[in-house]
Amino acid sequence: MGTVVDAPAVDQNASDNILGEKKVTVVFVLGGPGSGKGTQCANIVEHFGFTHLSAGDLLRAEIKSGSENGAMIQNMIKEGKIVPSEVTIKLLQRAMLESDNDKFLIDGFPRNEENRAAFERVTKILPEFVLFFDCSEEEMERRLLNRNQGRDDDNIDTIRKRFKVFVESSIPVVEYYDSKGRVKKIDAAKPVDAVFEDVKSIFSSFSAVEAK
Ligand SMILES: Nc1ncnc2c1ncn2[C@@H]1O[C@H](COP(=O)(O)OP(=O)(O)OP(=O)(O)O)[C@@H](O)[C@H]1O
Ligand SMILES: Nc1ccn([C@@H]2O[C@H](COP(=O)(O)O)[C@@H](O)[C@H]2O)c(=O)n1
Ligand SMILES: [Mg+2]
Repeated sequence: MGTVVDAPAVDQNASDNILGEKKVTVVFVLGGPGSGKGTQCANIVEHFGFTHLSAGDLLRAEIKSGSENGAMIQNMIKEGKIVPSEVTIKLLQRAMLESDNDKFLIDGFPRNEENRAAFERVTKILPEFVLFFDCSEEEMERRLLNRNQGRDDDNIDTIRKRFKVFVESSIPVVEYYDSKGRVKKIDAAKPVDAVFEDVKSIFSSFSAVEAK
């Protein structure tokens, strides 16, 4: 069950834990741009009753809401850069608090060391595990250029920037969790259904949602 952080670097008595007493199970879903995180999260929601929180989707919603941070976020996304942690963590915390669920897939977060350390410090939550979608850049590029969802960052210039940020900033986060034995790696180059078969076996300890 939702693992309140026990690492010494985290002050568990700090009063800034906005989640308060709410105990949650968190799975971080990481992988390169276009590796299929959102696609598989939708399957996990349907089969295992998690709530899907995509950091990118929350940031895009923040732009649309007319927030004072909107222009800054829009510019960062266009450049493939990572938005300051305090902005993204506030959005994630708000979404977790507003939800009745206690099981969350946090997709596309933490994207860098700053994201990771700030989330632990503020929420005191450690992920149950990290689901890591492993896919070649060639395949990810093909998928992004065919996605057709009107995203500002699905153009070849921004895609290349996002790949660079992924390699330089996000892979080290995966390596950090791997060194703690918390990474479950999936071959994400397979077709969607085959990827989900592998995902299902990782989630087998969670109860399946009953068919309606
Ligand atoms: N296993 C797969 N095989 C082929 N196409 C896939 C696969 N998984 C997802 N796709 C397609 O690739 C595109 C990107 O998938 P998705 O949006 O799930 O990726 P993502 O990891 O969430 O990307 P981003 O980080 O940019 O949000 C979508 O058009 C999706 O339909
Ligand atoms: N933790 C994060 C997550 C995302 N971003 C920004 O959003 C862009 C799109 O993210 P997707 O997961 O939907 O691909 C990403 O390239 C970043 O600009 C972020 O800053 N921090
Ligand atoms: Mg996505």
